[in-house]
Amino acid sequence: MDDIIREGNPTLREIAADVEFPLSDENIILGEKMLNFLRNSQDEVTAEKMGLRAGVGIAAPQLDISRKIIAVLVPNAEEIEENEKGEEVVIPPKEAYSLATVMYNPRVVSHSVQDAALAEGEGCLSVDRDIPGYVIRHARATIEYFDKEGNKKKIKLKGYNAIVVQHEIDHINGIMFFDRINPKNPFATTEGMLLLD
Ligand SMILES: OCN(O)CCCc1ccccc1
Ligand code: NI
Repeated sequence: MDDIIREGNPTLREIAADVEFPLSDENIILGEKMLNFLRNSQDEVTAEKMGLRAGVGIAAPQLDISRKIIAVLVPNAEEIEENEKGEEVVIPPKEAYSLATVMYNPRVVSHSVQDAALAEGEGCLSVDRDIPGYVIRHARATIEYFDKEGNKKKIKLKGYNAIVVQHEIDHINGIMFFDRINPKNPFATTEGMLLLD
């Protein structure tokens, strides 16, 4: 996975191009490489070796490729339980991921009036600085996209998955997470806004 471009690179501010179907081999392979990048970034041994920051999503413009392709890989948490000897036992999740897919030409087709933000704010692999503040997003969003076979999909997201997918769709529309932080009061909340831990 070639280098991720950083803020200041104009590609991050472009509206990326729709991909055509049937997908070219290049666009299929690119999607697979993006998902593999996320897998590698979430495996601490590999991430350490490759010097990767763990990512739950990535968008093609971050690779200086101005196309509407995103990949998302959101792991489910493992459970920690105590056994009869009072020892901690790690229970792996039934499903490893709550989202694991490549989306072509994704778009938000409808959303809640209610907003939501991660309580701890957001970061970005293309931003090498901490920018505190609530990134105001839709609490729930219906996403339409095409899979690599060209099938049209429609999914309803809420919680952390909704935040991640909106962050990635913003990238293919030239929007950075800090664009959605209130410049006057970064921790201002909107009416009824959800704060997600
Ligand atoms: O564009 C992906 N990338 O910069 C990695 C970080 C993804 C991400 C981080 C916080 C909240 C939502 C999504
Ligand atoms: Ni990002």
